[in-house]
Amino acid sequence: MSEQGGRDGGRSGSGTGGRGQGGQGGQGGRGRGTGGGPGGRGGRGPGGPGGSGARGAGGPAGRGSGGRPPGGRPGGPGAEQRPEDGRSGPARQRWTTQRPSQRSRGAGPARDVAFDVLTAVREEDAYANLVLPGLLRREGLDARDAALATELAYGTLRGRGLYDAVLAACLDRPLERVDPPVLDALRLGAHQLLATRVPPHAAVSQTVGLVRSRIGAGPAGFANAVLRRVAEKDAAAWAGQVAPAREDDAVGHLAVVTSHPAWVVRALREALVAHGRDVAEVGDLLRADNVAPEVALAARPGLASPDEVASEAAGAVLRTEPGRWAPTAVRLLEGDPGALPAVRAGRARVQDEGSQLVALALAAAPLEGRDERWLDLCAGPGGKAALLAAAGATRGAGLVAVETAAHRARLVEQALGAVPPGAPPAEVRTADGRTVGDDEPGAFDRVLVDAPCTGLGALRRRPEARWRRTPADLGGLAPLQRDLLASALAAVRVGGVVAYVTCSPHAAETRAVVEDAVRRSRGTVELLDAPQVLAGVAGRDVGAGEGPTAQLWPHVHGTDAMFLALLRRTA
Ligand SMILES: C[S@@+](CC[C@H](N)C(=O)[O-])C[C@H]1O[C@@H](n2cnc3c(N)ncnc32)[C@H](O)[C@@H]1O
Repeated sequence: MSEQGGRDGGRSGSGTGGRGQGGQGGQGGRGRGTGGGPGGRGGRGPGGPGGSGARGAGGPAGRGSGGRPPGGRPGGPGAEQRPEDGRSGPARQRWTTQRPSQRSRGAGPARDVAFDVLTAVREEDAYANLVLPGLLRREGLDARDAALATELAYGTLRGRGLYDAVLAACLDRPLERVDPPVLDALRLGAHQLLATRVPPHAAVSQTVGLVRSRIGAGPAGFANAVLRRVAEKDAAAWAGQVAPAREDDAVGHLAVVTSHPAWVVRALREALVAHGRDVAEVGDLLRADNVAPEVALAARPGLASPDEVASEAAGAVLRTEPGRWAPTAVRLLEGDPGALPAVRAGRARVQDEGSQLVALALAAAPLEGRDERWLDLCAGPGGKAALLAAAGATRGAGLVAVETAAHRARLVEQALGAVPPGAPPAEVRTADGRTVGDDEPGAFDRVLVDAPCTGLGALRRRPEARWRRTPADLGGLAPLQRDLLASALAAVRVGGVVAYVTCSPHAAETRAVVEDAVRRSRGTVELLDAPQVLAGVAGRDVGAGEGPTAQLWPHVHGTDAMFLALLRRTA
């Protein structure tokens, strides 16, 4: 699997090590359905007879009747009026065994696929970026519908915080009392209304059609009434109404307006401060999480040059730009990277430029003496290992890649499949990286620890991640991170270099771990100037901090918020 996982895909490396693989198997959940008969409760909302379940939705909800307040967009959902409380009840058919392509086209295939993604994320803890590509392939969506499905699914997941606040203001009951599939559909509708250029009448009618075909006629009436309320204002007006005032509650305000849990807002503020940046940047940082990342390709040294990748792309009528930071990078401005022969052959890979940069920094860190054995201690799914193996091969160094999760170790093997001619073979081990230092002390010249972390610096790739993580994760991974770094420092030879990398900028996972390791080394480990090494790789100052550690930022560099410390073993 590629590190970016596709057009808007995710770095899949953080934390639990591949929880989403299970979701992949489910492929969005069709056929898993509860089955059951028709019906459901069909009860009215507390609004009484004729009540819609939407707060204040007193007017006619009939086809095409909706209006907007002055200055608003015209309403006019094409859906029937039918009071309903939005709960589907246990016996309601939630799933059809038909593929979207076989179903009625009430909502269009893109909305159907987006709805399936939301369901898989909610019901199976799936990762959207792993579920979506399989669904798109299986349903055979054309490029336009695939792009729409991607935007709808990811945008809905990212924007959930704001959309839930808006929906809560439109409902006469708590969100928890809305049946989860209906709530998913309402979020999908809210996203279209508040964050896309889908015309409001189409956003409402298509979403209502989706609810009718996938959940039932009663909930469709409920969705119609609620979404017509949502359509009365634009996103800015809603945010002004439902978010706490910035002066009263700065964190709460940002949490709603930028759709992040409040603890993530706090954690990212702390991270900015810890890395010497202005806390006022936090709004830009949070907003950057809501923008789909650019697709960057890494041309693997000895296998492809960035120019070759760019000219292949031009041949496929895909627009590219040179990378901003990494000498291996090509930015793909449009199109499917899988269309490129170099990507299909493993000579180039989709990989965030920040990830490329930190891996190349390990390869470029100054080293005296032997430079033949490189180690990647946390290699799955293999993005950095692929770059390191190729870079090492051009200099006669071989890579050992260690990964504890078997399925991720297999991904590493695939990632390392293509090798430069005459290169020493890379070795993939399914093992616990914490034991390597004891088993092979001083055996390696360069070691990468791309540690499991909260992924708070890669939230734009994992649309659902911000809602899954908890504050406890920040400290919960600390013992593993410290053990892995200690193992790396034991596995590297005296004079060798360890790169400690995370895709989280939080000090608890970055500087605290590194400072602890240096302190515990009793003078046998020194920190190299990581920003200086990055500047050497990029050919210019990267602006990654004052050193000795380096921190990249989505809102500054357009990369994931990669942290890098370079530690040299001195004795
Ligand atoms: C941040 S990801 C690595 C991403 C990878 N370097 C890449 O660029 O594709 C962390 C990886 O560490 C793995 N991991 C977790 N605990 C480990 C351990 N004790 N030993 C080795 N790998 C471990 C996880 O399964 C996960 O694949």
